[in-house]
Amino acid sequence: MAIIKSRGKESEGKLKRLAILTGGGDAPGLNAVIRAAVKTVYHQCDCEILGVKDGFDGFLETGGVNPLTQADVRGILPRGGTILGTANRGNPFAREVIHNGQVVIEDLSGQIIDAIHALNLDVLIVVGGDGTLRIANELFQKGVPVVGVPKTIDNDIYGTDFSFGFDTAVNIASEAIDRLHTTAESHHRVMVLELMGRDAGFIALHAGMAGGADVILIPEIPFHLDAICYKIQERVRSGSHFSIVAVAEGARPFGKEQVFAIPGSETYAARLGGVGNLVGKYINDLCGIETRVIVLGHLQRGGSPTAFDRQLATRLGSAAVRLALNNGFGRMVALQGQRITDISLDEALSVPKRVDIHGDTLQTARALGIAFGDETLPEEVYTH
Ligand SMILES: Nc1ncnc2c1ncn2[C@@H]1O[C@H](COP(=O)(O)OP(=O)(O)O)[C@@H](O)[C@H]1O
Ligand SMILES: O=P(O)(O)OC[C@H]1O[C@](O)(COP(=O)(O)O)[C@@H](O)[C@@H]1O
Ligand SMILES: [Mg+2]
Repeated sequence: MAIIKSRGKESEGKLKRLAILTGGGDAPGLNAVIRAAVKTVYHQCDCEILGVKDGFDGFLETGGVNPLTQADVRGILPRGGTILGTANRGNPFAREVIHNGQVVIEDLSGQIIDAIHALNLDVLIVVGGDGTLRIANELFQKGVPVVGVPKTIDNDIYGTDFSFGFDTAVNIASEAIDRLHTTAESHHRVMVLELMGRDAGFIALHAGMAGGADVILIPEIPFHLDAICYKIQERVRSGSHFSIVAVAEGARPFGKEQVFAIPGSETYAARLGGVGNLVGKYINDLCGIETRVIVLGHLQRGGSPTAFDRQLATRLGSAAVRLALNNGFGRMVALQGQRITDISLDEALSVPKRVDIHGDTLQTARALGIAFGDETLPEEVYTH
């Protein structure tokens, strides 16, 4: 379905009441989406838009859904985070609640749907990552008119070339690599930088290349510790007594599991973390080169979005309203090439987006000599 071009207030008399929520981890650009949606509503249709607090939770609490005016969105374009609040714990279809002192799992989706009806919402715009959009799609299957906007610093949503937040995260991470070069070179050390991304290696790959990392480890390519050590020692032999390793939190040694900081439960997804330490310890102890490990963490999601993310978020937020005015329910706005288009949520969620290990970006990195830990080594160096 193509998004209609705006031709004035053509939707008058159709949609009356829209609502918007932000879900999942915060990403730079969320406020730009909210601002663009609110401005588009006020300029393109004779209707109102409400803001839902803290993801879907706003529907479950008194005062959790409130009108959004143009004054509410003034000045928020460069601000990180989301003025609406967000949540990435607690799927409303399987929520931990306490009953008589006991933790039980309940499906609260009925309460959310009732709240949506009570509010007379004609459409709910859901700005979120794969998890939040999956919840949105389940609500759509139950009759809620939903429009999705892809959000994630991880860039792991299929059907859109980029999600906003990714560019900002890559910029922050590549600047971190620039700064780590200082200590690496001065102290002749290896600096290992652990980056976010869940099961996708986009942040590590793009920031690693932009920052000139020597080794990049991503979930899509299980690594051998020997291969990392070989690359670092090869650099030493050629006169470079320092190395930078960019490792995605979801990367894992060949034949082994990912490393988790906190295990998952029935209702909470496990939290990745620790692979940087695993790699760093090996390089320090067994490769024999002094190593430090840095976990960049939530710095990657914090602060002001880049101009690219502001622009992308603005286009997506506005397009979501125009898609709603065109009754494009159950669909997600997306960037494909230079165009904003839309695809069904079913299609967007049908397959996770991952780094194409045969693609041009990977080929370029390999052509530059960047190691991914899967390189074939001379027979005599295999130890682990
Ligand atoms: N595969 C899934 N199916 C249903 N719900 C999910 C799924 N993955 C995550 N969720 C829920 O969606 C919410 C947000 O997911 P998360 O991945 O943290 O954020 P995002 O929306 O940014 O992807 C969480 O409450 C989580 O319980
Ligand atoms: O903020 P939390 O709960 O620690 O979550 C961390 C996760 O959120 C992210 O920053 C973003 O993931 P989502 O897009 O799924 O929200 C991941 O890169 C990271 O693994
Ligand atoms: Mg997710």
